[in-house]
Amino acid sequence: MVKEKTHVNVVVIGHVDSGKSTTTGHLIYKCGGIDQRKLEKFEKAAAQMGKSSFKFAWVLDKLKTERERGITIDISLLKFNTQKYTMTIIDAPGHRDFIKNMITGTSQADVGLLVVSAAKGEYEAGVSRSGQTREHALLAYTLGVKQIIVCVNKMDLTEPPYSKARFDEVVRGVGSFLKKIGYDCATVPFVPISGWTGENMITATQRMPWFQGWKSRQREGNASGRTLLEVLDSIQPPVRTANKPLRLPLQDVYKIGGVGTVPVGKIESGVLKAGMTLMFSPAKVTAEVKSIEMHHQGLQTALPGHNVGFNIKNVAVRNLRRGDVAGNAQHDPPADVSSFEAQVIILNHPGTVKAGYSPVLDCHTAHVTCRFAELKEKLDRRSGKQLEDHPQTLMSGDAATVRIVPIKPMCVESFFTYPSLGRFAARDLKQTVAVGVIKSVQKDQGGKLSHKAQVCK
Ligand SMILES: Nc1nc2c(ncn2[C@@H]2O[C@H](COP(=O)(O)OP(=O)(O)OP(=O)(O)O)[C@@H](O)[C@H]2O)c(=O)[nH]1
Repeated sequence: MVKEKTHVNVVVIGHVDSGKSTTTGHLIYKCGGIDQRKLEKFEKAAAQMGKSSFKFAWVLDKLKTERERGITIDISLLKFNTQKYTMTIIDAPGHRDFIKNMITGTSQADVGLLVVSAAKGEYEAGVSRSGQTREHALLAYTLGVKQIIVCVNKMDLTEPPYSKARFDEVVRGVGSFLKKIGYDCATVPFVPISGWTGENMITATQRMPWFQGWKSRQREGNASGRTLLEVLDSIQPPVRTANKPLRLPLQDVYKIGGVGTVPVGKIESGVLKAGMTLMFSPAKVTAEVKSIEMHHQGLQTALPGHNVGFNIKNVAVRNLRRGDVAGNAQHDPPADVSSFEAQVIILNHPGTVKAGYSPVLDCHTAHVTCRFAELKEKLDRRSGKQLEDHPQTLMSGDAATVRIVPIKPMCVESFFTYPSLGRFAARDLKQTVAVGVIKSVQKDQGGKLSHKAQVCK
């Protein structure tokens, strides 16, 4: 049997139009798991619509729609292979509500691919105050994306084309703000590419002989290479959390004829095994796992990163819902929280935020209105030092420690114990008003119902 490659989740970030879809589409197109027939069909359709100049981005969009239409959660189409890894694009590039997606995305990203356009004017716009390059990089860092690779894209559009001076300028500029954010720049590789013409994507180009690979400033063991594919192949393998207790936020719960109740979701930590007794929170239901499936194949054991459906005994569909978290009933089972303390950054609020403010929090797959019960301290965004004790108000740009109370039962965890259950976006007025990281949780000790009491209700 061929050994399965290590899975790596990649989040693609960068300013609008920097070439995220084109670059990702190119990788999937050249190294993806899509069969040739399908590709030819897409290509033909793109040409017929007069969109062949958008080929790569278009292929990606097409795949995304297919995925969105799919009934099962099958993200296999957004995959490509390097020699060592199977890479999954976890955030659909070009998605408008990127920030929310990044926080509530079905996976924790292992690697961030920061796409920066080197084209005249575009680089300047991307790194300007209103540009998204900095904001995305800051969020990636805050949310624990430890490895970042910078694609200096559109090298075919620099003046003159493929200009070393322009590449150096971008490396200096982006390098300096990545450093301010907290990344160790000696370990961040920069690759000059054209996602469109393919320079340095899969094979090394003759057009930039001055680039012999990203080696000079990096330490041993860090990503290196001449092409984007080589650099991706040389990243540090992600540390998986299989030895941690199980956390599996439910994406959906289905009733399948002849089978029964089938919750589906992605394992964020720990392992799921057939025969295991699960505790669901906040549903307060326990149930035994009868069988597990992934991509229509039966499994005895499923690991972190796996998207699974599993059949459970004696629980009705109406007792479980999206946002519930499954864990091992015998090993640190999940529990709902009465309150939690979080470090938040207000991104986007037209006025001021006061104690009592109640936006909707998107945390893992849950979606619950929560009250900012106490504004404990205002912080310096960069250093985390206290600026003010118990501030009266917060406004856009402020960072603060806040005690938050969910208005109905909710299961979250501290970011340090279970990262993907410990970060959230706060939504109000149809936009993301704040993002946050949970520092500590107050577990609800209140009366647990037994499974039987619950299902017989
Ligand atoms: N010449 C040239 N054009 C490129 C390159 N990469 C992308 N483009 C073009 O730039 C435009 C934007 O590319 P996209 O891939 O859609 O950019 P994006 O970052 O995904 O855009 P959003 O999803 O809207 O944020 C398209 O017209 C692409 O054809 C490149 O390397 N060279």
